[in-house]
Amino acid sequence: MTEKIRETLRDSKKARWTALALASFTMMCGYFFADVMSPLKGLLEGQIGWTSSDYGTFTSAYGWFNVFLLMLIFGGIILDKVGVRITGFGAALIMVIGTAIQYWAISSTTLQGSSIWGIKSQVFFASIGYATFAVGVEVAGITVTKVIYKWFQGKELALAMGLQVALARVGTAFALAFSVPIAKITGVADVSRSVLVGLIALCIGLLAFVVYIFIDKKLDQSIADAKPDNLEEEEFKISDIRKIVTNKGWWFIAILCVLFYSAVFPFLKYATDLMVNKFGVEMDLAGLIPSLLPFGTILLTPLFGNIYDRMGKGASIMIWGSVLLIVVHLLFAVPFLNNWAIAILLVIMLGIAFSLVPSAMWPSVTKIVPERQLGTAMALIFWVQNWGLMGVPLLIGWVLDKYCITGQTVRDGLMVNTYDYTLPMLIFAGFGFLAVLFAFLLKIEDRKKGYGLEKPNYIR
Ligand SMILES: NCCCC[C@H](N)C(=O)NCC(=O)O
Repeated sequence: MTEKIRETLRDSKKARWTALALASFTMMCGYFFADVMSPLKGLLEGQIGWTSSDYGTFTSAYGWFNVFLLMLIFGGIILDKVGVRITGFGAALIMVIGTAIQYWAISSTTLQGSSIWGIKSQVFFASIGYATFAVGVEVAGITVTKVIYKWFQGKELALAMGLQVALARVGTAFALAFSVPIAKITGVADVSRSVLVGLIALCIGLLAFVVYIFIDKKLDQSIADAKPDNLEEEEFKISDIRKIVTNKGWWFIAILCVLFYSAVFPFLKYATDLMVNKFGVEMDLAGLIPSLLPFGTILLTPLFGNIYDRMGKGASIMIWGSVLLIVVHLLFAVPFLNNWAIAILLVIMLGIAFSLVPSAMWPSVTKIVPERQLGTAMALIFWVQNWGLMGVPLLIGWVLDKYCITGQTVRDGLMVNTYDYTLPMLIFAGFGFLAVLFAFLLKIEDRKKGYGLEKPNYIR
């Protein structure tokens, strides 16, 4: 009888799916917290006297340390140097610390009435907490990519990445759906309660990662045991950064990433206002239509990932996703298409686009750079992307104020501007056009360099 040789722990289905579940759970808690404040803007104004600018300052803090202090890039280098266990634990711990600072700032009454550098003290410390959390969640994001590659290379790589992204979107969807009910659960609104729930979730997420660390150790042991002559793997060197940034394929993915995500996440920040101004949806209901987006992606991202694993066509999937993005934003721009049912249809189509591109993009990075550079390559992509996530909402806000005001109206007893969203939607469509261009360039580069983006990931 021939005995089946189990090469490493990654050949055990149970082990690799358990590893995925643990790491993805940590990320899900992170994504929950990232958006826990998004639906609370009104309550923050009513309960603790934040203005729209205070809220804007707080939201923009997501990029402060990652972009300007290059923390994301350092995180990627640390990941490639010391591995997923220490980096993942550190990232999860940083998320908890940042969240704790934010909770303290929002729940404390001692900060009220003072200011630091012209920013209300409470807003300032809540922003510092959020900026710290953002370092943790972004570094955790790149760590999880490396974790998945470690366990799923040559197997269900894109399906696993798709499931991780889907669970992350569940976190976002939970935040959008339950943040307000949690804040109001006792009948007396308290925004700090939702933040506290996020903090508790992240502590459990940290524990989940600690459990993951034990399985990861076992995997490494099994890899070492399976190696016949204990060959040392090539280590990451700082000079590898040069190799990454001189790799055309990497640039095409990074640019495609910033363009595509700039037309989705910043769009979502204005989508509720678009529903009110263009589609005439009631203020109280307007948030419901954009909140459908993450729900659609939960099923579709793993589905498209599975298709990529089995049939390949990664670069083509990114092209189709970007084409769909243009179609959606152009249809949003057409002035006479202003029925709310059309808005729902377009958000669903956007959900399909937002499933197609991520399901193919993240697994494709693993085909363009070697494993030892993966953390740094991902960190640099996220860094480029964070510029777009920070800058595009500012650009759209400026365009709206400068070119799109059509008049004024009274809503909820307040006099507010009305806007024509045609120009912002054309700008978003423009990002889509450029994204298609870079997706094509990526496909051409793949043909030249033979990265295998159009080939299946699954090796039978
Ligand atoms: N609100 C969370 C933003 C996460 C951005 C992150 N850099 C990212 O791109 N993750 C992959 C994804 O598809 O969410």
